Amino acid sequence: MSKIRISAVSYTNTKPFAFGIEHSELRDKIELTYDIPSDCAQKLIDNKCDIGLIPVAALLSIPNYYILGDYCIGSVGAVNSVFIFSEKPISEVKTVRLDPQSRTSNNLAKVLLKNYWEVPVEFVLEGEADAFVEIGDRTFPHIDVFPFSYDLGEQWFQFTGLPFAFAVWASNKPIAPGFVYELNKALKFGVDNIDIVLEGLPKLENFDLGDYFHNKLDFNLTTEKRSAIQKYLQYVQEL
Ligand SMILES: C=C(O[C@@H]1C=C(C(=O)O)C=C[C@H]1O)C(=O)O
Repeated sequence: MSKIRISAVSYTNTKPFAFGIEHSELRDKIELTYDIPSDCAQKLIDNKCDIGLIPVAALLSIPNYYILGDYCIGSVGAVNSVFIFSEKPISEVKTVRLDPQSRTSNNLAKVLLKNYWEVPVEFVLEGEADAFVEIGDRTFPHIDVFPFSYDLGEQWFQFTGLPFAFAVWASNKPIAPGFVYELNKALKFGVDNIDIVLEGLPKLENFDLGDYFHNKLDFNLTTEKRSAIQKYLQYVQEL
């Protein structure tokens, strides 16, 4: 039987899932790669993998997508690794540089600027800008460095009163229920053992990984987060 190809996010936020999968019997049944989120999305869109931990914004580019299992990369309020960093208060920003590694947060920034802050800005992909979107581990050294920083999980919560899911496990084709069950069990094992995962990670100087995993990231794909995804995708389609 050919192996199921899985693309997972290469950031620290995915370590509990990686731990769960690597300690499960799935290991021999899958071909697992770790990619930046924009590549996870593109691989699933191009059918270069069967399952991806993909940015929710990419669901709009997959004609028949299936969201798998009960876990996601999400937050209830501040997530502490998805920001707009800025030299000016958001009301004075004229240009915003997007993060090439992101799909969800770039669009979330656009949704919030249009509908919450109501600030018309120009988005650029490279070069100078008043502010920029940044996601993942690269944000860790930048927190508290810029005069203004906006945590997009927190801003979405203030805007909608809802939690958020940045990335979900999804497939571009039906996957056997037995496999999905095993995958979900592996993810649960990882999430249930976050303290062991933490012990295996290097200590960071100016970033509290314990706080990040216990108080910021929220891995449960709850009904509220599923509603948030639908609401967010609606806003993205109206951009
Ligand atoms: C919370 C995060 O969520 C991420 C944000 C994503 C995006 O903006 O497209 C995609 C995957 C997640 O890794 C993060 O990267 O810090």
